[in-house]
Amino acid sequence: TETPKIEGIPEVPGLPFLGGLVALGECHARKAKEWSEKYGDVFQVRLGRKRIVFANSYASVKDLWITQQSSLISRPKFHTFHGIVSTSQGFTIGTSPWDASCKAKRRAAATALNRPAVQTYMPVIDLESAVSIQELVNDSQKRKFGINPVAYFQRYALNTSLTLNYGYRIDGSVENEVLKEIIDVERLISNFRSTSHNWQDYVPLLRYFKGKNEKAVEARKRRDAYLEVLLKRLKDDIRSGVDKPCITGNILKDPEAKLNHEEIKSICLSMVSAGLDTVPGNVIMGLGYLSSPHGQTIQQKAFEAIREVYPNNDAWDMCLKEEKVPYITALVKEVLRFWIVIPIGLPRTSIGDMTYNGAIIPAGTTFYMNAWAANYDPAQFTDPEAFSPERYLNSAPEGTPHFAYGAGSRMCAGSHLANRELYAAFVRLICAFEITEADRVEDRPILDALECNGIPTSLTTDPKDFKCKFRVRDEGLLNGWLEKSLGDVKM
Ligand code: HEM
Repeated sequence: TETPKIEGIPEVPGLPFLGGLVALGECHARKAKEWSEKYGDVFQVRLGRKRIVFANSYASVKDLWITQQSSLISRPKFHTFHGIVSTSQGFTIGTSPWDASCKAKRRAAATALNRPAVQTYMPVIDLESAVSIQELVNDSQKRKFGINPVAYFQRYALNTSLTLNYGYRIDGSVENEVLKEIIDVERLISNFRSTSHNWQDYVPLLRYFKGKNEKAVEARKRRDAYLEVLLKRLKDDIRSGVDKPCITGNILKDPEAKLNHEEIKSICLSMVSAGLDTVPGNVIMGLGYLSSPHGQTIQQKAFEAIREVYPNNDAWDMCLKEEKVPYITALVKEVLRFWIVIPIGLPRTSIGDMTYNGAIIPAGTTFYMNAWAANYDPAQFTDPEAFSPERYLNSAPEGTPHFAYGAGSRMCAGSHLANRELYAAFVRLICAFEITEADRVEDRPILDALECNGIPTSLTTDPKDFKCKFRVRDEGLLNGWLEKSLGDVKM
């Protein structure tokens, strides 16, 4: 292996050559959890030539990712993603090893995504949530068996990211071709980034078999096409003085920003891709849960909680200005915990020696966070299998509420934005609709964070298709809200 066995950390036995790759199977989070029951919360496993330390409980993740965060600050490189998919646009921030360039990129992203900056982006969230809700209203009349919510919220997340980053949104319905192309390609690439989908990442010999590489090269070409169009368009607009304010525009125009072209492309790529597989997964599966029988009780409580704070029907507007309905904040946290959309977080590499249970883990070790197992750890969460926003209300424990955004030094840079997108989406959806389950049993969602995933080996959850029904609560009120938010955007 690239790194020798670590003394004092239990090791999962593996096959010669492949190590634990075969046993890891399709559902990595579940298998790792099973291993942890036998070998302990933190174990090491050899995958091909790579040695991985896996953390599987809330306490061990907290210890390694938070308490020892200054050592756990880098990211490993993988053959398929770094060597093939990323050769043209550079690595995303989330896949860049820690160095001066990564630091500069992360700093730029953090500035563009901090709390005060995010507050100025709320008009975008206003428009995009209204567009999706209007289209749900229109389509509900045509689709009496219910609606598959996926496309509406992929567009919500993608258009929000595009407008923030380039000052540009994709007009038109969820059937739009450009929209579909970006979503399809980013999804394809997300699959190349999984923990063990690509055995050639772990077993170099397999790189001689070309099949998968060709797919990766094709994904790269398709991604280059739209990323270059988007950036060129912004640059042309800046040149002719007609650009709209946006994150990349600010960076391009800032003489102080010491970022080169590669770094700017990498930031753009991070912005476009990071929110695209994550925010929709949470909204969609959140809706799936709300449509279920127990979800009816939760919707009722949420609706009453909203009415209590905003008795004058102005929650639609106020959800953009402030976050004052604790039940919805709790609902968002529970959606993030329960529907963990990156079950095995983005991998990390240590830059200094670390310790666990007295063992010394040498610098340069790769770590995987089993965020799914940590989010369902009964030592931290009472009745973890239950979907319960109430757990985050009065007696919520201090500290990190869940590990959906990772933790520590390389935690998600977009968490404020994502939280605002989720909060606004749920307030508005619950104000607009009663969400109920599809009539046909086979159309209903699978209410399990791992089983709901159509591609179990993917980095991010790709929800299996399901339908639910949206019944408008009050047409007059909703039309008034929508008219104001949509402005002159035609639907
Ligand atoms: C619900 C939505 C989201 C979830 C669940 C999510 C989750 C994550 C996770 C698990 C990581 C890895 C953290 C770690 O290693 O500890 C991450 C990194 C990152 N996320 Fe998010 N994310 C979301 C939305 C966003 C959005 C909307 C943006 C920006 C527009 C964003 C930007 C980033 C960036 C730039 C990183 C890389 C940070 C680094 O490596 O230093 N994320 N995210």
